[in-house]
Amino acid sequence: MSEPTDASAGKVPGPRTAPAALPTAAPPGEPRNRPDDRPEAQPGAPDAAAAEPQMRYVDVTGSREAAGRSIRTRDMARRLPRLVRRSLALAWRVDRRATIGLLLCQAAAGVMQALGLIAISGTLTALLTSGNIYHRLLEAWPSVALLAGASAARALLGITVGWLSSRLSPLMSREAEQMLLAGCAEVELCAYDEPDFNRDREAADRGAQVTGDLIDEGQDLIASSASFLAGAIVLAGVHPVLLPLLVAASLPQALAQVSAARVRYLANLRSNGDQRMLSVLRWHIYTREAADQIRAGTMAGFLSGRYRQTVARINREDRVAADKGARMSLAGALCGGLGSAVVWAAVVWLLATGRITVGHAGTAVFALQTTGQSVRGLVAVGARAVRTGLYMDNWSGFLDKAGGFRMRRGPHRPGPPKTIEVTSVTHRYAGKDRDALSDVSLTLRRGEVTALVGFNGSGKSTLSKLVSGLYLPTSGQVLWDGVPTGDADPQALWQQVALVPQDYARWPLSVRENVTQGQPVARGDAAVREACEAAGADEVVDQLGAGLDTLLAREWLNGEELSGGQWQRIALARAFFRQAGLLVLDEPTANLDPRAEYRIFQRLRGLARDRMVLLVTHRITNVAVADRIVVLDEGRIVQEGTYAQLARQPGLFQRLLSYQITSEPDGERHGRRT
Ligand SMILES: Nc1ncnc2c1ncn2[C@@H]1O[C@H](COP(=O)(O)OP(=O)(O)OP(=O)(O)O)[C@@H](O)[C@H]1O
Repeated sequence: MSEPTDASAGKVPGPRTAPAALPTAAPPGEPRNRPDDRPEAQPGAPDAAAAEPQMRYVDVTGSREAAGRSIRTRDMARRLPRLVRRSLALAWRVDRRATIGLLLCQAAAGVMQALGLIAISGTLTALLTSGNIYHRLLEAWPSVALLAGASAARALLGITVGWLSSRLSPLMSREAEQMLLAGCAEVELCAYDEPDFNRDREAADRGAQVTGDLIDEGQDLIASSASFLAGAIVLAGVHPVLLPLLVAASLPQALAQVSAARVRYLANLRSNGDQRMLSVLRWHIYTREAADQIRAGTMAGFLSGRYRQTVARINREDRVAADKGARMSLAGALCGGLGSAVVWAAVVWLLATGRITVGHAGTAVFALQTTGQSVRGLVAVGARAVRTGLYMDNWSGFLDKAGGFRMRRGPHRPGPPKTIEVTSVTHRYAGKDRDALSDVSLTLRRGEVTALVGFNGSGKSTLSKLVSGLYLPTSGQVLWDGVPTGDADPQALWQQVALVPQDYARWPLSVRENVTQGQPVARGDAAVREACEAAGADEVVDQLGAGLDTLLAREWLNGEELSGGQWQRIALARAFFRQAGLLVLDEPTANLDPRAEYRIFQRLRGLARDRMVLLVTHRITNVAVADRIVVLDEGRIVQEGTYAQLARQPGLFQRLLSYQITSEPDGERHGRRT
């Protein structure tokens, strides 16, 4: 058996590459540019990057760090059985036969290891006892045969264990990842506004990645335990004092290893935000999404500089942890060395005082070596497994509570709504010190087009998300035919929502799947083509080589890329395809050419015949199509009426209108009131 080393303990997967917005500033309360955060000088790094205040994600509440700190060696030891149970359950879930096979083979390999050790000690005892060499060899023969048999069996079992674990390990990580993905789909949308949720999700993601490691660690644990047991049996047979002495001598080293593992885990926890920052930067630097802007804006140096700053911070944390861990290991090794000296002195004393024979002493020397090695192995792999367990704890803790944001709404399954009433709704986003919406009341009716207009940030999108049940209001109610959105089954409610958000998804899927969103209807492509025609996307599809089958992802083989406006037509087709009672269009024509825009607005009335339409737009001249226009300002409704009424009425609507048909009035800046 090779002794498990802790070399791989430092190997911790980083968070996956994920698209996310680049943070633009440190959150309030976060000390900016602390002296010790200054980046290390990097050859070639632009000075500007070094002089800039550093951005970083932070553990705003510090709760995870506090939780990590509170973990003591005893807790970690207590976690081990739970950890083994959990990983076995996961392995069972992904491949029962491989799990049973692995367990049987590992147990058999452990027994073979133990038999091998006992055979070695039997051989030594037989050879070192006094008497005729022929007799000694004859006596040693069965042990030698057992040793050979056990070694051969162990080698075969080792190959089988390796094969089964290489099958199970990736399956477990992927299953853990899929469970996490499923868990994330169950959370309230507002969870994504909470820094704690995002941080916990990333920690859980890391946990999912390491679940497969537990198979190897479990294997090492079983091997070390078997070798320890065998050594212990042999030692106990030589003299009862030796085993307790050896265990006592190994304790300091065990404690040091576990503490070092905890130090490394905590360091990683502290770097969590920075790791996240790296993945965001990587995504922006790697992908084609911002490739043009990085070049045209000559931002490569700046972004790489920021990357280096962040890496430097992580390196610093790692170095501190490595130094501290090494100091702990050194102290443990010194104490362990002293302990070993005591054990060896005990063997010499037992021999000198005639309490054991020379043959027994030889066996004891061998057993001490093996047992000491397996204790060190047990401690090292145990510490590693506990650390993996800490990450897995993050994963399973997140799954248990979906980060504390699992959707728990009511059972009511709404049909297409006739009316949606917004009654005295106030909404405030997590971490914000002001309301996005204040005391808003409004009624939407089937057959009507309602338009929301107002300055940037006035709360239009927020209101549309509350109406669609994506967010639940902080106070007040959104009633779908009299039932609050919080009491409705969210999946059933969203079946009745067709939404074109401002930032619509550009799914790397075929045109057909982009339109059906993976939910085809009985009418098949005829319905898809109809929706495309209504959105003006039919012209786009006609130009594509494979029509509806065309893959909309340029970077993939045979994929095609669309222009901004073409993508928006596909997004509109998506919404028109959906047989939903509420159609929400948030800036639906922002990228469209005037002809396409004109056609969409012309079609809106027809679309509203059997559903309600909520339109958010800055195209004030086009909102005449709406039956009712609601003007929002700083989260409040300030005007409501038809186009004709509002165009005559002095007020914000008139001003918004004037911006579009004339130049900016004196004393006002675009999008901002003075
Ligand atoms: N997810 C969020 N988390 C925190 N604050 C948010 C979030 N979304 C919006 N806000 C804030 O809520 C306010 C209203 O934003 P909203 O997006 O509803 O405005 P809007 O009228 O749709 O603006 P625009 O015309 O620019 O689209 C803004 O102050 C914005 O900063």
